[in-house]
Amino acid sequence: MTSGKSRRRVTPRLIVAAAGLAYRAAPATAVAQALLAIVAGATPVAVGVLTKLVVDRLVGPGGGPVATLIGLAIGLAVAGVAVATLPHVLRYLEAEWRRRVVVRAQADLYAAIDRLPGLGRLENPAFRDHLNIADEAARYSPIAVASGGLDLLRGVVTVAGFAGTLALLNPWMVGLLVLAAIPTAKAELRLSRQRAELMWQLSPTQRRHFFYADLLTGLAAAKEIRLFNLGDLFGQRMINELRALNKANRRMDRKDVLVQAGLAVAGAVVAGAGLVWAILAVRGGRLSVGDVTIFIAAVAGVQGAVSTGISRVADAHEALLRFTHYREVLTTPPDLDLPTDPAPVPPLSGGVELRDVWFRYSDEHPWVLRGVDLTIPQGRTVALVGLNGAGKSTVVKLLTRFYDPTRGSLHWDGIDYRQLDVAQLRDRIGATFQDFMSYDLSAAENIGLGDTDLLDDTERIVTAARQSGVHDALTALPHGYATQLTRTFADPADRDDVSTGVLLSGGQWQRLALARSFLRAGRDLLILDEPSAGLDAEAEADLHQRLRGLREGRTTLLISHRLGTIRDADHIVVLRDGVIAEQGSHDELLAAQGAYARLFRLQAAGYQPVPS
Ligand SMILES: Nc1ncnc2c1ncn2[C@@H]1O[C@H](COP(=O)(O)OP(=O)(O)OP(=O)(O)O)[C@@H](O)[C@H]1O
Repeated sequence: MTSGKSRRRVTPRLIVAAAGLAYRAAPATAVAQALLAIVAGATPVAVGVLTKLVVDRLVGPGGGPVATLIGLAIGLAVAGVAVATLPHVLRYLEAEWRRRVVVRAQADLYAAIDRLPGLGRLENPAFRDHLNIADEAARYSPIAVASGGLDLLRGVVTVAGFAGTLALLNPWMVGLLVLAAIPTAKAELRLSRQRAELMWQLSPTQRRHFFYADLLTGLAAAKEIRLFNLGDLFGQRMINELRALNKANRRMDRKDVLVQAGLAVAGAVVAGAGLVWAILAVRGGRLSVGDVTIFIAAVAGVQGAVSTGISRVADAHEALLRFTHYREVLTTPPDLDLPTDPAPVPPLSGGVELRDVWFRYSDEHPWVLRGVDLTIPQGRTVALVGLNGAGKSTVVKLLTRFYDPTRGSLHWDGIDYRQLDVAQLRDRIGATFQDFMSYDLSAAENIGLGDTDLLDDTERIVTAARQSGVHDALTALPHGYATQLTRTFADPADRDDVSTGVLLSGGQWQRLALARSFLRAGRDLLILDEPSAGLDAEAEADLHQRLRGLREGRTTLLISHRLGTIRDADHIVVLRDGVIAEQGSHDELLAAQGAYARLFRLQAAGYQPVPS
């Protein structure tokens, strides 16, 4: 991962990547834009030349034939129509082009994120900053680069058209205009680099600002914010972040305005000097009145084209610097060491093993697992217990290969996880995570997402819901399984119809998440991390009764703090501070009088009648 401090550079490759993306998204529009840019660049030159010819004929001796004058006037009118209409046509085409580019750029960006096999990158704050800027860059950069390039083309046509005329009238003026453009270009490019760097530096502030804004408007924190009266505190913090952003942007804007004003004054001085020379030249008989009109048009045209061109190039430069973040995401290597020729994952016949597994989330983090040896034999249920932070969910994340162990290895029927096809491996696993998702979708979809092939298979979805005990609750909903479990997407017309979206209770959501993994019934390994944490005592007993039936003959890893629910597991493993403290059957562990026995008795005592 490129560090935030490394200097970002615009390379020809980067320009080709951005412009290529814009071209591929809409080739016909790109070609039409290029042709129109040439016409738009030539039009001011045509107007200047035609005006000179008309003026020279009007003030010159005789004036020439009227038909020629009328012809010139018609030519001027046509050029005027082009000047008036071209910007609108170009704006429409650019908007259409932008829409297509955004679709393509976002599709590529989100596909790249989806290709990341692990969780490591997504948890990395620097990568998250890249992502935020990349998302914006996907929307603006390719089109800014492409349209900047076209504006440059248009400017070059205008400058080339006028430069010849100007060179005939006053070659020094051409040199002066070119010289004046050099500091402008340098200053604009420096500003664009500073703006892009500022954006990168401010991304953590921006993220905190979004975080507080989301907290204040979202539903997740609404209860605590109201009860603990956190609105003021979070609101103040959000405003402080916004003020910090504003302060930095204001400083940048001031620098910008000073530089721009300085450049405008320099431009005006050059144009003024040219005008004085032209007037004196007419007085001295070296120029005609028509020459002065085209001189003025040429100076204004060249200055306008150069300054627009430079500022669009500077915009494109800034957009390209942002586009480096987009490229960074698109070209980021996988966060897992994937084999070039992965082995197919066979149906589990032996078991899954962790061999001397050491793990920490990064070099800066402490060890979470320290030499864990654990086997989940095929067809058996292994329960994993331990205090908070012992590393249980981390074992789950290794088994599903969201991370690779820092040392040691995991094996599927003896094959090292690192040699396996990761998608196939996950396809053989069903899991309910401790922090399962509640999707703002219909009840049926919330279950069907467990296996998208079955998204429309009502029978299988209902079976899974019955197995997790949520079927009755779902059929009682206003639209049964089709009921939306959110009100977020209600159409404006349906906003007042409560049946269009229903919110479930925590325990019902938990059963729904379980149904999602039960839909993966045929999978080889079932992982249940705290499957009954949100359930009441009756529901918990009912669920574990169901789970017993479902686990029969299936390879299962079950994690639970309620030891009563795992006592009938084939094997119980107690994890403490990242090492296996003890293991065995429930009876063996009770007899061993160790940590498990102490925890079990502690929990059992809570259910004893209080002595009177
Ligand atoms: N993404 C992460 N980045 C850094 N540290 C993490 C991350 N996830 C977990 N940890 C740390 O790893 C340790 C083990 O966490 P883990 O979630 O595996 O524990 P657990 O046994 O499942 O706990 P609980 O019973 O509370 O669910 C904790 O100290 C936790 O802070």
